[in-house]
Amino acid sequence: HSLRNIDELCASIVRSHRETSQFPLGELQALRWKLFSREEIQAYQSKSVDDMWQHCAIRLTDAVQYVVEFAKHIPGFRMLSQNDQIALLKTGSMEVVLVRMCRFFNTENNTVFFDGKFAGVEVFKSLASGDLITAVFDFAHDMCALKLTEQQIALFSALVLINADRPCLEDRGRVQRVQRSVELGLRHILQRDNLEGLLHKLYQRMAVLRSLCSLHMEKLRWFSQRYPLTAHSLFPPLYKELFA
Ligand SMILES: CCS(=O)(=O)c1ccc(CC(=O)Nc2nc(-c3ccccc3)c(C(=O)c3ccccc3CC(C)C)s2)cc1
Repeated sequence: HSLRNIDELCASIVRSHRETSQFPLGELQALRWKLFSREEIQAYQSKSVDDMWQHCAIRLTDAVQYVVEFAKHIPGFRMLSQNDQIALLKTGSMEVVLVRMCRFFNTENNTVFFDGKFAGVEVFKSLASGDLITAVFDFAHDMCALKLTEQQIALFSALVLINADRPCLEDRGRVQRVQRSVELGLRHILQRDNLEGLLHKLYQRMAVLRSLCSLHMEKLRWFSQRYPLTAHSLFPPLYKELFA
């Protein structure tokens, strides 16, 4: 890997991240004090469990669709087999949405950008998944504390996705080669920014991401048992494909 290749790799991953974030950072910052009114919060809280889950599943699927686009532009991802691409997205796409949350989380009032405004945990009460939501908010808070730049979010997101330890990969060796190039890219920009210490913290966060996603899957299983009709016929196909 000559330096030129690494620079080109980083540039293409950062460009892809920028092109596949539904909102530019500036736009989200400008909206950070746009909060839901008491009436709007009441309306969310009076939704039925299955209505709110369906509502969130649609929002999450939107966010995941952009992550799929992001993955397709990571150099080397498209050279992997279709099955390996799907396997990496099945386990990694939700994790990348969670990493990206540090872009749309306001640590000053503990709110997340959702449905066009910033929402506190109370908005999600009718999901009946308080432990998942609390864990998601805590993680977002923790990620914000790292004060990642867009470049660091881009490279870390690519590393979260291209993970050769994921289950059911056909050609682990090939995924490993792409993963190593992304690791080199992340190391390169952290060394350039004199932030080697951050690398260790990011690897620690990857373990938290895995536990958050298994909590999401556990909640989804609980929900699908209680509301099989909603889960099977009203959730977006991509959500079912990736998470069910
Ligand atoms: C990501 C690109 S962006 O341009 O920055 C962007 C683009 C668009 C948005 C708007 C947006 O989709 N916000 C969502 N917020 C939440 C959410 C909801 C509960 C708490 C915390 C965040 C969504 C979810 O459904 C979600 C996300 C992660 C974990 C869990 C869930 C709940 C589900 C699984 C029941 S979608 C935000 C930011």
